[in-house]
Amino acid sequence: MKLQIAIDLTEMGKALCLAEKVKDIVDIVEIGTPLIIKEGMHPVRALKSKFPELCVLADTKIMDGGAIECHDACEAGADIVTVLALADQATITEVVKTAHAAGKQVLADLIGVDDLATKAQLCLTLGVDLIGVHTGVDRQKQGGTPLKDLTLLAEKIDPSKIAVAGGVSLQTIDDYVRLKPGIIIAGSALYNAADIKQAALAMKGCLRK
Ligand SMILES: O=C([C@H](O)CO)[C@H](O)[C@H](O)COP(=O)(O)O
Repeated sequence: MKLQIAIDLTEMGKALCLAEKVKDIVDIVEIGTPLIIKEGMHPVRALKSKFPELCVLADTKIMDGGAIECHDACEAGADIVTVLALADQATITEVVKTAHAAGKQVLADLIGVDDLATKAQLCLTLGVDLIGVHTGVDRQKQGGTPLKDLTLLAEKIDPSKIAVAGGVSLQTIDDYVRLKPGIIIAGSALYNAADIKQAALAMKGCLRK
């Protein structure tokens, strides 16, 4: 089971500084959608060129123009690129083709999808490597969590292919660990922590229990 930090800060310098602090603790560093919208692929390129061994995920959430958007992320150094599972099958296929040609992986984010199992199966059939069970930040404000969705989906597809995100914290991480997803993603619980290193170490410890 891997730990991924989602860095959703919009200040590039601060985001890169946080990434440096946890790069030896977490398994994957995600450059979040808000930073990509603000700065494009610069933070991905900067992080990967400074730490070539680091696994970097670009949370591009591609919805259309699969080939060009995926190509830009791969060329900047992303190891994993995200596409929205709600996108057209043609788009998902373009993303998969482009990423795999560059030796990279694709995560399809199920945010906003109703029939999780059917869509996840379809994405896997299209060649997607990882499936993201995700309760977005706006749904979290209404009390949503991804726990129920993860419970349902982990019974239908190989849980090692699932990445779970949506407000995971040190208080709740054990509930997710029990369901054995391949990747647990934590954003705000880490980048807002008073001591991000300690928080990341504590979360990593929960994965090893
Ligand atoms: O993908 C995310 C969200 O859509 C904002 O771009 C977050 O990175 C993801 O939800 C993880 O962050 P937390 O929910 O704060 O743990």
